Amino acid sequence: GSTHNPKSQCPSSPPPSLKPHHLLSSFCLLPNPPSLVETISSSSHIDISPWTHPPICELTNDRGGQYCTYTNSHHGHRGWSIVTTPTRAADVASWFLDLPLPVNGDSKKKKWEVVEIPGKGKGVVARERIEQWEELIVDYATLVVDVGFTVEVDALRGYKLLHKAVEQMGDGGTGVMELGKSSEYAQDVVEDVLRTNAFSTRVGEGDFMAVYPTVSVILSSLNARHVISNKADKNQNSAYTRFVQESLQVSIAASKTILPGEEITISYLTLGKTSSERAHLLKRWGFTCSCPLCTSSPEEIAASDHRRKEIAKLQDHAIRAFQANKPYQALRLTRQILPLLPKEELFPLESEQLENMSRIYWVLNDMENAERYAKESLEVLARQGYIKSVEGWMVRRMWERFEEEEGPRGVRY
Ligand SMILES: C[S@@+](CC[C@H](N)C(=O)[O-])C[C@H]1O[C@@H](n2cnc3c(N)ncnc32)[C@H](O)[C@@H]1O
Repeated sequence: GSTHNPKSQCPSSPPPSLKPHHLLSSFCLLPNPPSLVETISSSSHIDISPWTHPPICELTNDRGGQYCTYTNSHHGHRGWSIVTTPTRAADVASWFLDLPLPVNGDSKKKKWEVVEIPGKGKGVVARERIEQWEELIVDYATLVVDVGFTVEVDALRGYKLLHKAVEQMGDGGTGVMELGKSSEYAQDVVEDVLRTNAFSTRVGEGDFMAVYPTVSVILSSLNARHVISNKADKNQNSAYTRFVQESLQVSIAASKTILPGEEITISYLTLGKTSSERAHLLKRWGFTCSCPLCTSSPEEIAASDHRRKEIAKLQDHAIRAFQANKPYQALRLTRQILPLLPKEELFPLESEQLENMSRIYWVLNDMENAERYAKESLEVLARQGYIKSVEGWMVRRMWERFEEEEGPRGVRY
C-alpha cells in the first residue's frame, strides 16, 4: 500500500521511495515524535485542549461518522482551525501540544514584500538579493481541511463548518477571507479560498488541504524549465516549498539566486506534469499561463513533454521491476532517470531517486553501494535545506526504514 505514516519516514522524508509518490514532501522536525494520546475521542468527558473553542460537528452523509471544526485561535500569526474527524483531531492535538508555538512577527528582516502585480493580483517580490537555497519565508497553516470531509459531508452542512473554522480564528477570519479567490467551481467563498490557495498535504494518516496565508500570496510559474537558450534563468521558478508535517509549517526557499525586484514564484502543481496536464490542472486558478514554458515554441514544449513522459514512464517501470523482484532492471531504469531530472528542473525528485538506488543495493546486500547512494541522497537533501547536515544516524535510520518496508536484507536474492 502507499499509505505511509510520515513519522516513520524520518529523517529523510521526501516521497516514499519506489512507491508512487506525491511531491508535496515533508521532513521530520522531531527525530522522536511524541507518542499519540487520545484526548478527544472519548466523548464522555471532553477535554478541549489544545483547542480554544469546543468542537462543532456535523454528521457524514451516511450518518456513520462525523467531522468537526477544531480551532486554536492563538497559534501562529492568526490562529488555526482544522476540520476533520474526532480521531484524527485527537492525533493532531497530541503532538501539537508539544510543539513550540510560533511567535507573531519575524525576528529576521524580510527580504521580500507583497506588491500588486498587473494582471496577476498580489504577488511577492524580492527587496534584496536572496541566495540559492536560502530560506526566505516560514509560514504556518491557518486553515486545514480533511479531504474526506469534502466528499463525506453534504455541501450545505459542510460550508457551516468551514465558516466556523474561519470565524473562530484570532483575527475573526479577515486574513483568510482576504486571500485570492478565483475558482469558477466554488459555490461558497471559503470553498473558493480553499480551491485557490490550499496545498494538499498529509497530516498523520490523512490527506488534507492546508492554507498558508503568506505562502498563498506567492505567484506561480508552473515549474517551467530551462529552455535551452540564453534566457535560461527566466524560465525557472525562483523558489520551492518545504513542508514540515509535524508542525503544519511550510518554508519557502530559493531555488536560484533571486535579485532585488524579481518576482518570487513557486510551482502550484505536482512537478513533472506535461503541458496538457498542466493546462487541465491550471483551470482551478482561472488564469492563463504566460510563463516562459507555456509561451515557448511548440517544438520546445513538445521536447519538454517528451522528457517528462519519459521520466514518468521510467519511474513507473522502475517501481514495477523492483516489485517484481528484478532489482538489476530497477537499477538500470533508475540510473536513466537521474540525468533527465536537471533538464526539466525537477531537482526535488533527485534525492528520492538516489535513495531508490540505495534501497535496491540494500536489498541486494551490496552495502558499499547502498551507503554511497544513501549519503548522496542525504547530501542532496542537505544542499536543498531539507536537513541541516548529513549525520551517521540518518543512514542507520534509512536502513531501519528499508528493513521495515522490504524485510531483512540479503535474503531475497
Ligand atoms: C494563491 S493565489 C496567489 C495570490 C493572488 N495573486 C492574490 O492576489 O491573492 C493564486 C491566484 O493568483 C493569480 N496568479 C497566480 N500566478 C499567476 C500567474 N503566473 N499569472 C497570472 N495570475 C496568477 C491567479 O489569479 C490565481 O488564482
